[in-house]
Amino acid sequence: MNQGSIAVIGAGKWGQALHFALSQKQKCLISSRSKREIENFVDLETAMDCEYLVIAIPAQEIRGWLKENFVFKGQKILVASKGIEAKTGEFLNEIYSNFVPDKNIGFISGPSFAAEVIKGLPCALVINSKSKKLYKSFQPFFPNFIKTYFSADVIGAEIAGAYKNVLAIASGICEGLQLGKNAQASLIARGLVEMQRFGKYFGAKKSSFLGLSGAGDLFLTANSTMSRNFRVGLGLSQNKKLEDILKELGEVAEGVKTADAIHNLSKKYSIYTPIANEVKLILDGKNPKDSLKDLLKN
Ligand SMILES: NC(=O)C1=CN([C@@H]2O[C@H](COP(=O)(O)OP(=O)(O)OC[C@H]3O[C@@H](n4cnc5c(N)ncnc54)[C@H](OP(=O)(O)O)[C@@H]3O)[C@@H](O)[C@H]2O)C=CC1
Ligand SMILES: O=C(CO)COP(=O)(O)O
Repeated sequence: MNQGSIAVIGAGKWGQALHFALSQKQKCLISSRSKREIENFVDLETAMDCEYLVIAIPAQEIRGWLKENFVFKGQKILVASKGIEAKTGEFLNEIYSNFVPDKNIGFISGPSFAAEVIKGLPCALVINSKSKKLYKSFQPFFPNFIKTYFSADVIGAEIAGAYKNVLAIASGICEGLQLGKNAQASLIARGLVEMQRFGKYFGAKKSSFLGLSGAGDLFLTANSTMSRNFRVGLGLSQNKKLEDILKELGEVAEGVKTADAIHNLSKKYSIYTPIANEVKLILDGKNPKDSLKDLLKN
């Protein structure tokens, strides 16, 4: 293993932004499924040999990618994805635990549009890990424009990061239907309560939902057309077909599959998640105006 070296795996929007950020203080390699003309782009084998890895591939692809490509050699890993596997309802930390010990892995959360990070604009992120030592070993790689915090609440950060994508879809629908700022603020506030309730069931800490990972990322994504998930919501409000919306987007909108995962988990464990459930129904074809009526019922 190449001691002290770092690589990003996945050269999508977020992978490229993280590569830019992590290249400010030292050389950072990058690798992806499709070859790109990016400085320090390497093949997967070379990247995998680095001591530090940041993995930025969509949540639904992670299990297959790990099975096919990953060899654990003691690397320290940061997961940059935000989502829940729809097929199984498993959280990303559960999937990774089959391949990497807890002390070697952390999860990035917090409000961070790739488009702003790649311009070097300031932001604050949380590195969530069972190991503070892991956080401390990654912290020096981050550039001066990114403030990092540590949290041991891995499940809280994961649920917050995944759930806010579903709520961003709901908020996009609200915006598209021109329901007004009162409605949007109510939706976002009740969404925050809902994701906290869901998280509590799985042992997440309340404080994670009130900080950067929860409220911070939710307020960002549920209020901006820069969010892919928000734009999915806008498209749904115009009665566009989901297939066409995703084609036009051309990038991942994790909230689509995560809505499925939350719907199934909340049904299985009897957790009250009305907003996520309506998003799932709208994605399946329900008229958003009927969802609104159902959400407003006393
Ligand atoms: N964009 C953002 O602002 C942020 C995104 N995130 C999260 O980061 C994750 C990635 O998002 P983002 O980079 O924006 O998404 P993009 O759609 O821009 O890129 C996804 C990348 O994943 C790679 N990929 C897709 N499927 C596979 C697969 N089966 N095996 C290997 N690689 C695959 C693709 O690589 P290739 O092109 O080489 O085929 C693609 O470039 C998501 O979970 C997202 O929620 C988190 C914070 C911010
Ligand atoms: O997670 C993000 C910002 O923190 C990006 O959100 P979108 O995937 O909705 O663009």
